Amino acid sequence: MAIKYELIKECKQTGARLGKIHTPHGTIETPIFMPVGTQATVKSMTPEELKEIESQIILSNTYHLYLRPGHDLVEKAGGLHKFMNWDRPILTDSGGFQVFSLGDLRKISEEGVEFRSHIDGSKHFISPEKAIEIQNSLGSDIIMAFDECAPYPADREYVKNSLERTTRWAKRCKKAHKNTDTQGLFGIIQGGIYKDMREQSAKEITELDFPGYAVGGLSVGEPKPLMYEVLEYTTPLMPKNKPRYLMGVGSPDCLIEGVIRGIDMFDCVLPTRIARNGTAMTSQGRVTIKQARFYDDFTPLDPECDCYTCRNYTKAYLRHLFKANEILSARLFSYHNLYFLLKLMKNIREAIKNDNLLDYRKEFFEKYGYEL
Ligand SMILES: O=c1nc[nH]c2cc3[nH]c(NCCN4CCCCC4)nc3cc12
Repeated sequence: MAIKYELIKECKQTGARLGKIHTPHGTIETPIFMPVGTQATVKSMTPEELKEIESQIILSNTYHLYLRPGHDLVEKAGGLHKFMNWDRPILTDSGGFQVFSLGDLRKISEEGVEFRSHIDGSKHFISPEKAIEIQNSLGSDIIMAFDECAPYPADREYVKNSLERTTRWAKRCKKAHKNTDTQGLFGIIQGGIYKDMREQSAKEITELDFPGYAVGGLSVGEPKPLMYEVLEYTTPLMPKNKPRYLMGVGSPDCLIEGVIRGIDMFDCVLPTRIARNGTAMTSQGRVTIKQARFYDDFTPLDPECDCYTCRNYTKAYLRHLFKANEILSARLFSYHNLYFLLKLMKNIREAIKNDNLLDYRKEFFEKYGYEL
């Protein structure tokens, strides 16, 4: 079997779990944050640097790699691991979300989605079968079913029709998936913010018996408390002995709150995206380096961080790099932000081990400046 989840421990105080996901490219300790490498690179980071910060798995995107350089080229290179020189696990998103949020959407039909490329406006069509064929060519360890992520807000009728199509597409993905022994296909649960719809989608998708499941349709603009509420009644509907993946999340508070509500896997572009804007996640909250107050501040970005950036550079120097639009700025902020989130997940795993995750949340929120 391509993907095997091992439940190690259930937290006594919350829905949090400690687990391991065994894949053909190595074992992942959960809960885990997955750095996003949309176009076969985690922007500005080398694979060696990703290993240095103990990144266990990275995410890449079917939609982007299909459009450029083309999945057939990646297959010719020997697959995505070889092409990008990353020999640890890779998860690829199926493209549904990217088509809806990036491409110039033409139309959704039962057959699939017709869209225009965000790169050159050329016309394309992706069906569930095509999304699986592309991911089979890429050779990622975990591939995602082709789904429709309903927008927020969306009315009940829209959400119901959309989740039922997602179920029909999930069946087609399962049928089309070739490499079941080397690539694990995860199903995606939709249903918007409606409890009965989430129940219906969870039932229909888990009945298809995938090796893992994602909660889709969240982190699409809904208020965080509403996302937490949806998780509260959705994760208990997902099998205990399979990984649970919350797509597109997220910020430090959402990671902690998601783990407490039973989520094992997360991905988000946030750490590398805000890095390119000179913003850092630190133990004292966010630091936006372009502020004048850092002009002659010769202290590290984060006094409590022992990453390469924080051990070797000062805020004053990082502010200079950012203002001078130096490439090194994006690199040093990306390195720190990814290190910060991966360290947060390591601390969360430790807190689950010691049954004090709620104390850890309280302490982290107070220092970071979040309200509980
Ligand atoms: O329902 C989904 N199905 C497949 N892939 C997804 C990816 C997603 N990514 C997000 N949210 C990403 C939010 N992110 C926050 C930082 C700035 C860029 C956008 N929701 C998602 C839902 C889905």
